[in-house]
Amino acid sequence: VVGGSNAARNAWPWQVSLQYRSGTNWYHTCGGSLIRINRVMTAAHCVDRTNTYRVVLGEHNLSQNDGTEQVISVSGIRIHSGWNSNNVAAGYDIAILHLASSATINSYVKLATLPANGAVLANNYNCIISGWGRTSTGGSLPSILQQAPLPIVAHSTCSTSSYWGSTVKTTMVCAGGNGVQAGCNGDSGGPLNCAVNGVYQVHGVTSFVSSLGCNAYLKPTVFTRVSAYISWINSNL
Ligand SMILES: CC(C)C[C@H](NC(=O)C(F)(F)F)C(=O)N[N@@+](C)(CC(=O)Nc1ccc(C(C)C)cc1)Cc1ccccc1
Repeated sequence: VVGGSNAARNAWPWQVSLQYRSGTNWYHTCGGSLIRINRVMTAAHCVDRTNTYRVVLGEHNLSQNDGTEQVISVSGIRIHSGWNSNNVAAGYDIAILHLASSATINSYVKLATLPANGAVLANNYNCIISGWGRTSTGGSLPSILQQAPLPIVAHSTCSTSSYWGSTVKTTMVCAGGNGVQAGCNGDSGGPLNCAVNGVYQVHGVTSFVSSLGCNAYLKPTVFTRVSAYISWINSNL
């Protein structure tokens, strides 16, 4: 997350760190959201390579033992059949991870609330991105979970030529683009958190940012619109 700040320990208790094994070490590669005690929603592009994955729930500082972590192996991966890594612009950047065991729900680990099927938030609606992605384009990964305010950019605006043009589909959500706050690599798969009637809902799965720079002006961070995939999610739980 570029232009963000340290999240409080229990601010986003559905946020997970998706990690892959390389040799004897595990590395943070993407975010994700706990949607059932044994299911995590993430981006398809996070898991379209064959790796050994695990999720860490209740994570806060990646570099130390917070005492709240729950580490669970990924036992199955359901990538949307429409996903094509050679056609990211088509969308479908969503996947569900089946966990080898169930998480224990507590003040640091809670289920995400998903939006109603088809729900679309208005232009400028205030949402917050969270993640352990880079804090500047090409920069380092933070240890502590970051968050940043990212206002929604309506599709009617986001699909104009000075923004993303036709790259952005109505099954996506745009947010940010002010040149300061943005998602960045490593935030992929994580949540766009939007408060609706006082309850945070995960409205987006972080999908892509501009190759010109994570916080490129008028290139909002683009998310998979969760409310467009409710039926798919329910049939892949
Ligand atoms: C793997 C790609 C498909 C998605 C990847 N997503 C992210 O990093 C995310 F934003 F989700 F955290 C991304 O944006 N990767 N980049 C590598 C940029 C990228 O590939 N973006 C992109 C944008 C649009 C498209 C399609 C829709 C035309 C494909 C890729 C990040 C980056 C940005 C600036 C400098 C260095 C790295």
